[in-house]
Amino acid sequence: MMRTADLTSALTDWLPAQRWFPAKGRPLVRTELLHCHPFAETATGEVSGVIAVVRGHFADGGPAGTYQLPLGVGPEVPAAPRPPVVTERPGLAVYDALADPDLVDRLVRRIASGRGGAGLYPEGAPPDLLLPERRLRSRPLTVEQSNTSVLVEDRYLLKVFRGLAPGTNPDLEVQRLLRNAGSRSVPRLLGALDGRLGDTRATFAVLQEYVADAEEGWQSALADVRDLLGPTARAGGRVGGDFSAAALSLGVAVARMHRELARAGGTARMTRSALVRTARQMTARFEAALAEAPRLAPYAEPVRTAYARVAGLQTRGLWPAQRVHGDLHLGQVLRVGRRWRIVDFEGEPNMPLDERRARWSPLKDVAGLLRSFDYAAHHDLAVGARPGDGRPCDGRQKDERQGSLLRDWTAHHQDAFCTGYAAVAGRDPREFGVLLSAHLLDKAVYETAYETRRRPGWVDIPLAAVARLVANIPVGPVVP
Ligand SMILES: Nc1ncnc2c1ncn2[C@@H]1O[C@H](COP(=O)(O)OP(=O)(O)O)[C@@H](O)[C@H]1O
Ligand SMILES: O=P(O)(O)O[C@H]1O[C@H](CO)[C@@H](O[C@H]2O[C@H](CO)[C@@H](O)[C@H](O)[C@H]2O)[C@H](O)[C@H]1O
Repeated sequence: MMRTADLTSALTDWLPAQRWFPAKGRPLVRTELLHCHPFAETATGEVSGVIAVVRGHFADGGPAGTYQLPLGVGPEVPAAPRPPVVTERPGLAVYDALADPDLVDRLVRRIASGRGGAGLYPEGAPPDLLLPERRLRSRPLTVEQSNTSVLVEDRYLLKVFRGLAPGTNPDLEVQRLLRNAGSRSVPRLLGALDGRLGDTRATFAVLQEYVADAEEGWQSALADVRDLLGPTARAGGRVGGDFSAAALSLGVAVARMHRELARAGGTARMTRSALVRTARQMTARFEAALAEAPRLAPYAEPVRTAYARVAGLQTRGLWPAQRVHGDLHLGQVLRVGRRWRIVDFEGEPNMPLDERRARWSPLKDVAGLLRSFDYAAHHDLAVGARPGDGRPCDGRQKDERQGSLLRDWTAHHQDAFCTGYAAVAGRDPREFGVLLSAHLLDKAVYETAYETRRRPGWVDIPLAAVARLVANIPVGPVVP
């Protein structure tokens, strides 16, 4: 047996070192164990797997975080593959259950069968999901993530939400809406797991189809940019390579997804008060970002003006608000051949949950992707990575010709995306200048704060975009 105090003290050391831990840079001083939901037992009835729900308290006295930790408990750590270990002493080990295929097998079968347990409430899988009788093969994905996803049998993905909040996670809510709409734009949702959190329930995990052999939009875009700048690029440069057609079909896929979400989740007219609320939210987000990223200060006045213009817009002809993806970028879109699939509907990690669950203009997602083309174009130069020719490249020596090629590449792919989007939506996002440019600024401001916190070496990418965007704000009446 392990004393709770020993476990929580081990977790206080272990948690901040985990890649998914969201509160990087905030010293964790104490961990409190809220629940232990057992999900696996040995043949002799001893608990071998639990989902621990812990609350982390920070030195800065700021808000505590609630985290989910599926843990294996046994006399020793499994040898191969050896999972990350929380604590180990003779006769007792506690380790990460998601890296132990035996325990992942138990968890997935619990979800698929729909059989709950103390504190666990699974939504079962459809009858056509037939799991083999032998132990399931699994391994955690190693991509940079805020949650932990485990690949099972090379066919299924178990996504375990690390940060917990009461209620249904927006990722699951939106996936359910799209499943109900018969969408082909998302991987098939196969099941979900709720668990007890205090007096209520929270989404702990989702099980979905794994999109095998997919190319992530972000990687394809980077490859295309490297091709543009590399030694094989045509004299004079070219901006319309293979990725142009992909950008257009991505616009089609996003517009279809929006249409499905509007049908399944309903729409709300964009009223004057909705515009005023949007402008207020954007302004509040800017003020919070400014506190984190003081380099935004020179742009404060034009940014505030751009948002005030949103409040002054005519409502006639505006797109209705609806459920959206909320944090759409090229890392969230997967391509197999000509078909795109969209993942991760959790929304922006630091946006309050009620705002993430609210209806927004679909232009919020459009802006997310338009920003992402700009990110891909400027990534290598800004972070000093190597361009296609393999020579080291110094971000400070960005020459004018490259700068103009990259701006053309961005504009070309943004246009292709909007053309594809308009073909399905019947309206072109580029016609909604004031609202679109406010959403673009809102995203670039969010990204500046995000990068300041998480990847300071990248911050010049969104900051340069803020400077360009404020220089080109469309005119319109300003509501103070
Ligand atoms: N169903 C899926 N099939 C294949 N790859 C996926 C799937 N879902 C996610 N991924 C890959 O894993 C990455 C992280 O997934 P995501 O849901 O965005 O996790 P997180 O919320 O932790 O950021 C994605 O960018 C994508 O490359
Ligand atoms: O994928 P998440 O839901 O965790 O989103 C967060 O992290 C993203 C980075 O991984 C961040 O996206 C920014 O960088 C991307 C390249 O890594 C780029 O494609 C995006 O356009 C850019 O916004 C995202 O903003 C953040 O919420």
